[in-house]
Amino acid sequence: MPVRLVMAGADLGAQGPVRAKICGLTTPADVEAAASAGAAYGGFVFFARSPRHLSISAARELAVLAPVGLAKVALTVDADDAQLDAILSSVPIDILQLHGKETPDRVSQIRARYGLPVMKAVGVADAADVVALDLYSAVSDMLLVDAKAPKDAALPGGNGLAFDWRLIAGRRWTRPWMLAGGLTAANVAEAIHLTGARQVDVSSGVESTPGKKDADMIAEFVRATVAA
Ligand SMILES: O=C(O)c1ccccc1N[C@@H]1O[C@H](COP(=O)(O)O)[C@@H](O)[C@H]1O
Repeated sequence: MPVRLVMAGADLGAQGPVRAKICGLTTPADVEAAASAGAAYGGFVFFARSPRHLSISAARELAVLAPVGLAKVALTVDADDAQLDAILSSVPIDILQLHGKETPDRVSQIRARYGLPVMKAVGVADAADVVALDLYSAVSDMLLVDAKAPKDAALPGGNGLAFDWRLIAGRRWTRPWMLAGGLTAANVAEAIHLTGARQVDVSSGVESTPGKKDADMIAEFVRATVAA
């Protein structure tokens, strides 16, 4: 399905229910759970240190199962062209999620090279980090506003940690954006109301153990998101 990111800038402002992304799908049952719950996006992680990491062949097998309506997002961390070429030549991906220290120039290069919508993740821990969001909104199709990973964290994201949502309360950017970081069915409504997010992303919060998605938790998360 073509992803309507350009229109989404307007669409996501006010219309329709808040959209959910379920990140770190690793099995056919996860894809089915995300789709049947009504998630708008499913994320595939290409980062070897993650418990959700997928080989290219495994990702391809999952991606072809995704129905129309579940946009397929490839999450990479400081990937070089060779890694991106390998992923995108085999896996039918709709959106690239850049979750490393990619500079604005690198984001622009990736957008130009692959012609896919790019969502740049920016970690937020304090007000200074919010400035980076303005910088990246000039070069990305979408922003992902995530908690900044602690320095000693094994992963740059997917740690189940939230940030102080008041830091972005009332903030708007020129691009569609998604809220992430420590979201669960129990806190997503509060996060949406406080930040005004129209899209939310979850990984750890719908898992029974790290890397293992739980279909009931996915359904509960999407229900809480839509009802917010
Ligand atoms: O999920 C991962 O394993 C991961 C690995 C490396 C970078 C980012 C990762 N996940 C992203 O992190 C945020 C927040 O996740 P959580 O809900 O707090 O666990 C989300 O955007 C994931 O896409």
